[in-house]
Amino acid sequence: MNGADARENKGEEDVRPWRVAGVSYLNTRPLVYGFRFHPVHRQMVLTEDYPSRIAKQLINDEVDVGLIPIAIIPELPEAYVISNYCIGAEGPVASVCIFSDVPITEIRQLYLDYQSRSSVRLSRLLLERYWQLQPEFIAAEPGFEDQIQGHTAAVVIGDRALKLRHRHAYIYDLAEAWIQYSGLPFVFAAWIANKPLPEAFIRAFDEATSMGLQPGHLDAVIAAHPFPDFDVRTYFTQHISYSLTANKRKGMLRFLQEIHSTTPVHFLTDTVSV
Ligand SMILES: C=C(O[C@@H]1C=C(C(=O)O)C=C[C@H]1O)C(=O)O
Repeated sequence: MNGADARENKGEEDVRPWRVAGVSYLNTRPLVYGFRFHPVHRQMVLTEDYPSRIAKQLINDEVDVGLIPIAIIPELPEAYVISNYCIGAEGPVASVCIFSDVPITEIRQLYLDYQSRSSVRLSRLLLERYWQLQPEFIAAEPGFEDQIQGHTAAVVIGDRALKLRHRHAYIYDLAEAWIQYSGLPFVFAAWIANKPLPEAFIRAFDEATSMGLQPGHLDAVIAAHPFPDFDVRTYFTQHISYSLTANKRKGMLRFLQEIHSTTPVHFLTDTVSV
């Protein structure tokens, strides 16, 4: 690089590799697909884990941005949403459910998935305000899915939930219940940073997260991720709803109000204080 280039670059935005955390579930494949092709990958390092872990990483500033459960927004001083794509639902989501052998009114104990933050908060809220029931909530540990029997049920999310769908007599879909309760879609996770990031990076990041959702690319994502327990195309196109539309923002803000969040949320175009 010659002297003139160095001077020019000095005035440019920070291009250090940003630490990005994705969710290690099937539903995230379309959102991370573009990182392989888009030049933004040179400005970032991607790691993947389950949602409650990446939530902790963002709170502890071990990552700069992640596909973060929105229920942890109250634990951040500020939240910066840097993509118009999210993990949301406008109807039954299929992969966030209460699995039970008895009707919901007969559940006495409910295991809450240790991998989740949004869905466990949502299930507590809906049991109290929508179903008006008071089961005992139990913080689950790995392997808890095997404890579902009799009056003991469980909230399970992600790929493990898709695999459980034929094993229990009753399935209560939490996105569907939220929509019944609020009249609004639900957002489980969004790409949230804990600090302001350079505008050029955000623009590129938003573009990259949209790539896997384009029809030709979506076919490639589906072909690359066979999943015997559930039809992947149906899951990506009819259950998960990826676009962070105005109505999803409404649903997100309604949920944040219900959990008493006071954290300002900066969207790509404006800032909202709940
Ligand atoms: C719809 C889902 O959304 C997930 C649910 C989350 C949560 O409950 O905290 C977080 C991230 C999302 O990936 C799912 O994984 O099944």
